[in-house]
Amino acid sequence: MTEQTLDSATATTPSGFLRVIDLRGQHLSWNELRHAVPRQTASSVAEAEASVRSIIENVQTNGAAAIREYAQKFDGVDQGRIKVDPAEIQKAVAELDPAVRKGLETAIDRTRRFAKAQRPADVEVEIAPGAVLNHRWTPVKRAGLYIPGGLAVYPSSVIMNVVPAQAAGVESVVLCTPPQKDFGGLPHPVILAAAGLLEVDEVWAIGGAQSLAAMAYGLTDGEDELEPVNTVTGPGNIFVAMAKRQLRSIVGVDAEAGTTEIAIIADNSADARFVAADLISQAEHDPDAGSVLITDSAEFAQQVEAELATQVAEAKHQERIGIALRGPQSGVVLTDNLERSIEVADAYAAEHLEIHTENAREVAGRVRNAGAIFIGSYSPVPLGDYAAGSNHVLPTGGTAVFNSGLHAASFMKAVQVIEYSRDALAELEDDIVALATSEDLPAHGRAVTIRSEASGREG
Ligand SMILES: NC(=O)c1ccc[n+]([C@@H]2O[C@H](COP(=O)([O-])OP(=O)(O)OC[C@H]3O[C@@H](n4cnc5c(N)ncnc54)[C@H](O)[C@@H]3O)[C@@H](O)[C@H]2O)c1
Ligand SMILES: N[C@H](CO)Cc1c[nH]c[nH+]1
Ligand SMILES: [Zn+2]
Repeated sequence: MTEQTLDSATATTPSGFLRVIDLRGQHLSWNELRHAVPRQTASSVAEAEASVRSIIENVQTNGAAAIREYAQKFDGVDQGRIKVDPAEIQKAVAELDPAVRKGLETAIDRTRRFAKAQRPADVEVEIAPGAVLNHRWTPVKRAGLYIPGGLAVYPSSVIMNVVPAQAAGVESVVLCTPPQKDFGGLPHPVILAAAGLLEVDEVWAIGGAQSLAAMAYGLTDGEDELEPVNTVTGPGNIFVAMAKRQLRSIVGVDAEAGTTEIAIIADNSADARFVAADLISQAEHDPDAGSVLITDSAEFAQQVEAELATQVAEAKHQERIGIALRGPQSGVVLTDNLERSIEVADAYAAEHLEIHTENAREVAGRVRNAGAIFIGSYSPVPLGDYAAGSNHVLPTGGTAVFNSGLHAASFMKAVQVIEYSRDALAELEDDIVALATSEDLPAHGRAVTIRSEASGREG
C-alpha cells in the first residue's frame, strides 16, 4: 500500500481487504464522524427489519406451526418435539470432551466471580429526619436467553447469559437456540452440556427472531408450555438484533448484541501480526462482521494489510473472513494523530475496542464509547470471548454510545421505596401544595392537607 493509495478517501488497498477512509487533514464534527465510520448499509438493515416483522406476526398468529415452518426454512430441520428433553442435557454433559469441559468450567468460574462483584448495591438515604428513601434492586422473575447457532455454535454464550442471570437471582430461565440438522434437530450437544453444567433444564430448539417472539409471547406445543418471559437477552445475527428492537415494548431486552465488530486503535509501536490476527478473529464470525483499524500511521496500516494477506490465506473460514473484511462495515481509518483516533473510536462506538498504542491504559481511560475495551498487546478480544471473566454479550452497531454489555443488572430493575413519618410529611406540605396548585392538580395537594388536618384533630 502506498502513500498515494491512502490519499484516496475510500480506496481499497492493493491486497483487496480493508478500504481506506482517509480523514487526515479533515476536522469533522461528531455527527460527520458518525457517518464517516464504516457501517453496514442501511438497506440491509431495513430488509432484515421487514422480514423479522413478518416472522414475529406469524409466530403470534400460528405459534408452534410457525416455529416448525422456520426450522425447515432456515435450519433445514423437520422438527418433531421443539422442547428439549432434559435427559438430552444430562446425556450431553456425560459425553462432553474433558478438555472442553475444563474450558467451560474455567470460564464459568471467572465469569461468575466477576458477575457477582458487578451486582449493584441497594442504597438507603435518610433525606431529612423521618424521611427514608431506598433504591432497591430486584431481579426479574423469568428470563429468556438466546444462544446463537447458525454459522458457528456458541456454548460460550450459554455461560455469558446464564451466569449473570443467576448472579442477579433470576428464578427461572429458558434457553432458545437453533435446531441443528447434523444432530437430529436437537441443539448442538456442547450447548446442551454447557446448560447442564449450569443446571439449566429448560431448553427449546428454536432459532433466530422466531425464538425471541416465542419467549416474549409464550408458546404452546402439545403438552409443552413455554411460559412468557419478562426479559430477553443474548447475542445473535442481524435477525436476532432486529427482533429485539421490535419486541422492546413487550419484554425487557438487553443491548442490541448483533453482528460482531472489532475496532483497533494502533500507533506505529503496535505489532501488525497481532492486530491482523485480531481483526481476522472477529471477521470469522459472519460475512457481515465489522473489522476496523484506526491509526495515525499509514505505514502501520500497510504492514497490517500485508499481514492480512498472509493470515487470511491460512484461515479456515477465509471465504466469510474475506467478505467481512472487504464489506462496507470494515476498513482502515487514517487519522492525523492519536487524539483524532480516539475521537473516531468514540464515534464508531465499537462492540470491542482494542488499544495497541504507547501508554495504552491511559488511552483507554480517555475513551467514552465501547462495549468492552481490551488494553495492550496481550488482551485480545478472544480472551474476552471465552475466559477473561468479562461478558461477551456486548452492544453493536454504535449502540455502545448509550448501552452496556450484559451484566447482573441487565436482569434487574430498581424499585424506589419511600417512607415518610407524619412530621416529615408535614414539613413538605406547603411545597407540595404550591407545586400541585401550579400544575392545576389540587387533589394532589389535598392528599397531603387531609393528613395534617386529621393529625391536628387527633392532636
Ligand atoms: N454482539 C455480541 O455480543 C455477539 C456475541 C456472539 C455472537 N455474535 C454474533 O452472533 C451471530 C451469530 O450468527 P449465526 O447466524 O451464526 O447464528 P444465529 O443463531 O444468530 O442465527 C441463526 C438463525 O438465524 C435465522 N435466520 C437465518 N437466515 C435468516 C433469514 N434470511 N431471515 C430470517 N432469519 C434467518 C434462523 O432462524 C437461524 O436459526 C454472528 O453475527 C456473531 O457475530 C454477537
Ligand atoms: N466475539 C463474540 C462477541 O461478539 C463472542 C464469541 C463467542 N465465541 C467466540 N466469540
Ligand atoms: Zn468472537
